[in-house]
Amino acid sequence: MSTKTGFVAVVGKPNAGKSSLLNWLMGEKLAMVSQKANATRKRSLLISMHQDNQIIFIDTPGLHEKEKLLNQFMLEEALKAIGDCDVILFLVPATGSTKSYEAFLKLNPKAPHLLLLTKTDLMSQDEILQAIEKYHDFQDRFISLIPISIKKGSDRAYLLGEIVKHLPEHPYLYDPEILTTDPMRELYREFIREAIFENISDEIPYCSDVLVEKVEESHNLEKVYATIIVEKQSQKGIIIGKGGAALQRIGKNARVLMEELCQKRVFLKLFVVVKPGWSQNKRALKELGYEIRG
Ligand SMILES: Nc1nc2c(ncn2[C@@H]2O[C@H](COP(=O)(O)OP(=O)(O)OP(=O)(O)O)[C@@H](O)[C@H]2O)c(=O)[nH]1
Repeated sequence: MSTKTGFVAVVGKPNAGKSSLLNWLMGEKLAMVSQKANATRKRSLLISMHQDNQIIFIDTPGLHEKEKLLNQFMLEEALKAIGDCDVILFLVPATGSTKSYEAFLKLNPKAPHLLLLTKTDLMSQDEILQAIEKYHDFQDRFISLIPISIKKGSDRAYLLGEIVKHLPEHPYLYDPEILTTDPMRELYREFIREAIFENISDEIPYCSDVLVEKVEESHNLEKVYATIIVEKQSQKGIIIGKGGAALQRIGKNARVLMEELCQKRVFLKLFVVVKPGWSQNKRALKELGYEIRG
């Protein structure tokens, strides 16, 4: 049997479960998971081997309304991924309505898609059947509909097999040993951002970002220096917290995730700076690695 290799875009509204699905498929904590919507901002490639085939996943920011410039960037990234791939996984919580799926169909995706109804552990068997029924009218649009639960554990090999069926015959595009094209620095940044989402409530996480300034490696220790950027002085105060307590919690949570990934002790130094209006400002966005066109 010849090798298949191809790109798979993972698409869905914020909070649909994209990062959780990717973590589960990859068996490593590589994509950022947060209960707060819109946590995934940039595309990253995750490489999974299934038998002799190579599946290259493209994680995308959730599809949603244009609000700030940053959100516009996220929407463009998601749309780009839909255009560039061989197969699309469209995720929608089984508990919700068909609205986001209908919006997705209106984009006229060229690549074939699997429709994944997520979070089925929150429902009874009857409710799952009713959820599937809601998509009956669209059955000529998707190649298959698969109910899935990361919490309960679905059949990983089955899902990977379904994806591979629709990939082109092609030799590997990446070294089969690597899991992601993201450098460690990018993953560390995601972990810090995840820790901010976990520890700080309200809107602040959305108005903040992280720049990993420096990583110093030695054989048993990794030193990471990073800056958290916020819009206002008051937000800086909240991120730091009383006596530095909030920043300490953020640092500790991020450090645990980093240590798990690099299998070394991590020393993490976090700074907080105020850059008014950064999320509206193209140059500041570029410095953070978000490329805005137009
Ligand atoms: N009960 C249940 N919750 C899930 C499942 N999969 C994901 N979740 C939860 O749903 C929330 C959102 O999951 P994410 O994986 O961050 O969603 P996302 O689509 O990547 O979100 P964005 O990054 O905002 O685009 C988290 O709280 C997850 O723990 C599942 O199978 N069952």
